[in-house]
Amino acid sequence: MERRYASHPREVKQFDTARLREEFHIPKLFIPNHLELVLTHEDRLIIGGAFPIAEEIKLDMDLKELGVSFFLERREIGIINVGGKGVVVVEGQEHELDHKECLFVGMGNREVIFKSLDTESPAKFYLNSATAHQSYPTQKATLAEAESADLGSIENSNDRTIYRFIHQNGIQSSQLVMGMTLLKTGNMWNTMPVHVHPRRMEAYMYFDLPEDAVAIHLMGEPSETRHIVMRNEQAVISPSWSIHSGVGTSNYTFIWGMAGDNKIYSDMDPVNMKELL
Ligand SMILES: O=C[C@H](O)[C@@H](O)CC(=O)C(=O)O
Ligand SMILES: [Zn+2]
Repeated sequence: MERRYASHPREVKQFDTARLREEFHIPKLFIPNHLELVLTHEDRLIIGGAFPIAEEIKLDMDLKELGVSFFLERREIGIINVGGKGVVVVEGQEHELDHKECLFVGMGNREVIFKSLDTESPAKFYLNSATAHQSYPTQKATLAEAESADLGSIENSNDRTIYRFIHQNGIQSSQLVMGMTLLKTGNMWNTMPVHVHPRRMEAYMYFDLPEDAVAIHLMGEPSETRHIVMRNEQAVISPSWSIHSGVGTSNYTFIWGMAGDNKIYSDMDPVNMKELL
């Protein structure tokens, strides 16, 4: 497990490209037959990827780092499959997860195992785990089952559909909020006009990007913005004080996950466009 510390906006102003990437950018989530985990001290979210091909992968780590006897003893997890068909086995019970489907697993489950159904088209499980104080039922949702909203327009190059899987009015959790945004062909911008939500941090994972395409992710205080160049299947941490928006050289999909004081998706403070610097 890799550790990332929380940051102060006044300090982050001084960062050069390398330091910004060291602190906020997660370059590789999917390593064959491996569980990659990054714990950020921004609301203690764990961001990860499980990429089982020939072998199955158990949700596990050096538990001394969490001070518990099993991963979900004091945590919950949201899982979204961005690869081929897979299975998540929770306490012996199989949950099949197709491409772009989500599974929530609550606190208290001792065993979680990730498997692919076809080694030719392996599953890729993207994970967000937050600390929890109460156990909520394991629940799956497809895109069709998620609450969705069409936002933006082709004129603003941001015609997209937002699918909310885990939130106040969806799958129940202690604090995890998670969903996915699909941009339509020819649309490049997400989350513009920008917002902040000092009550919650957020992590983005960009995918469905062609191999040589990039997304320019924007972060920082509204009056002190920076960019991080993102490639396919990379994640980026957004502290609660930071904007989080991006523009691609091609359209893409991204998963957003949040942890903090509330689970209300719409609890955002819009930034006045005149204040962006
Ligand atoms: O707090 C919510 C998140 O930033 C995203 O859901 C925004 C987003 O998907 C979009 O506007 O495209
Ligand atoms: Zn946000």
